[in-house]
Amino acid sequence: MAEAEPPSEPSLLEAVDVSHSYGDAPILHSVGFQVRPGGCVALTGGNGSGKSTLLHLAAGRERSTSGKILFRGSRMNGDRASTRAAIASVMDAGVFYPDLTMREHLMLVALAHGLAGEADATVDEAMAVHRIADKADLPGAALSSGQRQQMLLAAASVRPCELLILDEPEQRLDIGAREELAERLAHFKEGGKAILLATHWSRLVEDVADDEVHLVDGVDVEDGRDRDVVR
Ligand SMILES: Nc1ncnc2c1ncn2[C@@H]1O[C@H](COP(=O)(O)OP(=O)(O)OP(=O)(O)O)[C@@H](O)[C@H]1O
Repeated sequence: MAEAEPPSEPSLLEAVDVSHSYGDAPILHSVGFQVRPGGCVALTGGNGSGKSTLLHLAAGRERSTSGKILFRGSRMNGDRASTRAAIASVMDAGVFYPDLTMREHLMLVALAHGLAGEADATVDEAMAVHRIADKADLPGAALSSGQRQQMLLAAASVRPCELLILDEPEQRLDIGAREELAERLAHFKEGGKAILLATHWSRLVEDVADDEVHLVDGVDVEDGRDRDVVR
């Protein structure tokens, strides 16, 4: 008899048969995936295929029209403090305080998430790692779009989390910064943390993701049957 497979790690985040519509417009059709601790799922697909919609549902910002999102085995509730504490996200490029300097912005995030004595050192290290330390005292509004993206990625890194949700984290970054991002995300997983991301950059799928959900008009065509239907 074949040796029994060791039980796989339970999912941290799971989408089960998720469909979603905006008004009468169907966007997602019976999509499912599982993100395990230490794992990464990448959502890929063309513009308008439904990736950001699925990320918003997965983060508990909206409720799917049908199907369910489970977080630690329970129905996702993005308003619950323990859920918000466990999930860091970079999904909205315009979400920062334009009047705070970058250092103040990162300190605010770090302190709000319980870092006290270590906040200064953590923020300094995050700015160095993201190559924006020389802009520490500029307001967010005075940063280039790529520097602002680095600030948002740095903000997600200065707070504890179990799951990182990223919508096209490579956007507006130059090629060197993109490669460093791929390395950081691969390293992040090694600590047992999980990642759900949407991307248009194949390198993130190849080097970081363990599983890919490729959407075409809201259908996961990584499933061979669906791929044939779409073709
Ligand atoms: N709030 C909304 N109300 C109505 N329709 C929406 C809303 N948000 C997204 N959509 C529609 O849902 C579809 C999927 O959009 P979504 O942003 O999820 O795509 P995407 O795969 O992330 O695209 P991109 O690669 O361009 O970022 C699009 O047709 C879009 O117009």
